[in-house]
Parts: sequence; C-alpha cells; structure tokens
Amino acid sequence: MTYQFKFDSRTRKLRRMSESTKERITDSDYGTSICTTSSDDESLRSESDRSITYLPVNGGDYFMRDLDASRTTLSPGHCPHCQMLFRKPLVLSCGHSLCSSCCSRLLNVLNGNGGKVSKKTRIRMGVTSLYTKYHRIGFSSSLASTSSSSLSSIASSSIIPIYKTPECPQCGETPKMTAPIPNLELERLLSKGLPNRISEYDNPIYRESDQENFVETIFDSAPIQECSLAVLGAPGVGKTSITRVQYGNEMMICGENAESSGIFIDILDDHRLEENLSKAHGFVLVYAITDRDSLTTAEMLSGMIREHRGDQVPIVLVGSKSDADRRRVVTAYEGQRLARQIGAPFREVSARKNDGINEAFDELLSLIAVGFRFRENREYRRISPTNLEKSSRFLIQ
Ligand SMILES: Nc1nc2c(ncn2[C@@H]2O[C@H](COP(=O)(O)OP(=O)(O)OP(=O)(O)O)[C@@H](O)[C@H]2O)c(=O)[nH]1
Repeated sequence: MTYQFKFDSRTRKLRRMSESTKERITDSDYGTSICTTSSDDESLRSESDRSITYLPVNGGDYFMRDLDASRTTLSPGHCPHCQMLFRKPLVLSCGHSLCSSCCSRLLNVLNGNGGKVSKKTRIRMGVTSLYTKYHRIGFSSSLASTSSSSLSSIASSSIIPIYKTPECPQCGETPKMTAPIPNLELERLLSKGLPNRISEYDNPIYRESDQENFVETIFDSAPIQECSLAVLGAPGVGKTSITRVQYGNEMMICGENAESSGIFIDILDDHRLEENLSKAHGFVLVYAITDRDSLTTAEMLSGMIREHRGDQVPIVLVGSKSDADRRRVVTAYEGQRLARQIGAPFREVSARKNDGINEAFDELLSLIAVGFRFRENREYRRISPTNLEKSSRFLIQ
C-alpha cells in the first residue's frame, strides 16, 4: 500500500491525501511513487518499518527524519560520519547526507589510503566522467582488497571504475559511481538555525500528538494540476545531470498559500522526443557552453517545439557546464541571442556546482503557472510528488 502526502501550510504539517485527491494522481506517470511507505516496493520496505515523520521548519519548509530512536541515536542535522553538524553536505544516491570532507575521507579509506586526504590522492566528487585517473590514485589494488565481492569483480575487469561515493555510514548502501550532489537545501536549513527548531520537536509530548495527527488527518481536496517538464538538448550536454541535480533541489516543498492549488511536477529526461514534444507543459532546452554544435541543436529543437506547440508553450534556454569556463566556445551573448530569438528566458547553469538549476526550473514553472492561472483563474503553488518519493530518501541524518 502506498500513502501519499501533501504539505498543509495552514498547520504546517504533511497530511495523508484524501482518496479523492489520490485518485486524481494515480493515473499519472509518477503513479504510486509519491511518498514514503510502500510495502509492495522492496526498496522502500525497510523505510516502511520505520516511523518516519515529517517535521515543519521555517517558512513552511519541512524535513523528514527517522523517529525510531532505537535505530539511530544521531541528532538530526548531524553527519553520520563525524557526528558534527553538517558542513557542506552532499547527498549520496541512497538519500543520506555526509559532510563533503567526510565523503573525501571515506573515499580515501575505500582507496586504501587510511582516510588521509591529500591533494594527490583526493578523488574528485563532482559530476565528471567515470573512468579516469584510476592508475594515478592506485585504485585497483585497494578495490580488490575490499570485502565486497562486487567490488573485486569490478576490479578484476579490464576497466576499473572510480567510485564517487563511499559506502553510506547510515544505511550501508554500497559505493556508487554516480557523484554525490551538494545538498543545498540542507545547507540552507542549517544556516537558518535548524538544530534549534529540531529541539522543539524532540519534546516527546509534542511528538506523539504530532504523529497521531500526521497519520489520521485527511488533507484538503484542493485541485491538483499535473505538470510535465521536458529537458531537451544534444547528447552529452548534461540533461541527465541537470535532472538529477534538480531532484535533489526538490527536497523541500513550500506552501505559501493553503487555499491555492498544487502543481505536481514530473521531469522528462529521455529520448522519446516526439512524445515529450507533445506531452510536456514546458521545456528546458539545454546546450553546453563547451560545445558549439549543441547550440545549433538547441536552435533546431526550439524550431521543432514551436512547430509542434506554437508560440505560447514556455521554454527556458539553459547553457550548461558554466563551471567549465576554460573550455567555453559559446559566449553568453550567443546564448542570449538565441533565447531572444525563441522568446525564452536564458540562464547559464552548472550541474557540477548545482548553480542556477533550481532558478531555471523556477522560472519555467512560473511561466507555466501563469498559463494555468490564466486558464482557471486560480493561485498555484509548487509541489513535486515525483521528487517527494526521492526526497523521502533525502533524510537529514
Ligand atoms: N564540467 C561539467 N560537466 C558536466 C556538467 N554536467 C554534466 N557534465 C558532464 O557531461 C557529460 C554528460 O552528462 P549527461 O548528464 O550524461 O549528459 P546527457 O545530456 O544526459 O547525455 P545523453 O544522455 O547522452 O544525451 C558527463 O561526463 C558529465 O560528467 C557540468 O555542470 N559541468
């Protein structure tokens, strides 16, 4: 069984969604992947055993954490490795976070370097190509000596991958080749004094009553608008990285106005161009500033979008890999010129640094919401069920 939740900004709590609300979303792409306790999904079963709660913090945001004290003694907002407040937190693929420096340290342990971080041996954790430099960092011998059989089998193959994340100290998820993502929301929460607010919820009396409400209350039946965003561009421009990073950015759900309707967001990043062209409510059109041909492709794609969907469909033009300025071959001016030509806002972004991506999606969503409002004369706020499923794994501890 899958429970679905929605944020209620009046009471600042997550509410189980009413049957009527659920029905409206089960037909969608994200279907049952919305939120937290799915007992028919093996990967989430362990989560369903736990008592996970959703706690509101500043300004209608909330965070999620495991309340079962017998399973974890770690304070929220604290790194499971160094047990200190997070510093520059990164999200691993399992959803748990680590300080950036702890991540380096653990990667170096994996590398048989005793956790000593030196400039020579430090493994880069950004969004980079997977198979690089392993000889220089002496990865093969250390990999073979690790206990995990999967690691040794990979080590014995001809190409040896570099792991970008260590084994998760929280849940034990195996090292991954996908890079961790900066957990900007957690960093933001911490900078807002999250630990003080957490202590309010550590009061057992508050907690029990809060949990009861949480399970039993049925949330309002405000209308929900589904919204698909397609990320399009030439191969290798960073579409997948942008989508992945944005999923991380969607950890929080903000609800300014409880009366307003919701927009459920689904990001389409696949190669079904025809389908995406006709289905999406808005487009993130990507070219890489390091690849001139990708600008031409973006221009061609914009023509296809306009041809299929007319002038009104919102597009945001994005110049990716802005961190790679030294390899730049497309100037920002050229990007702006194309954006003006196709009537779209323009932004240079970096998935590696998680820079500008949330802003680009925000811009696109606000354009789409204008369209929805115009058609239905309603206020909309932003909620992201696709990402809520993911964000349920973006635990603070
Ligand atoms: N420097 C830098 N490299 C990036 C960035 N984003 C992605 N890359 C790199 O660009 C390459 C392609 O990234 P993907 O996200 O797979 O690109 P894609 O557009 O999804 O590729 P296809 O699925 O083949 O179309 C990878 O090697 C990434 O590491 C970025 O912001 N900065």
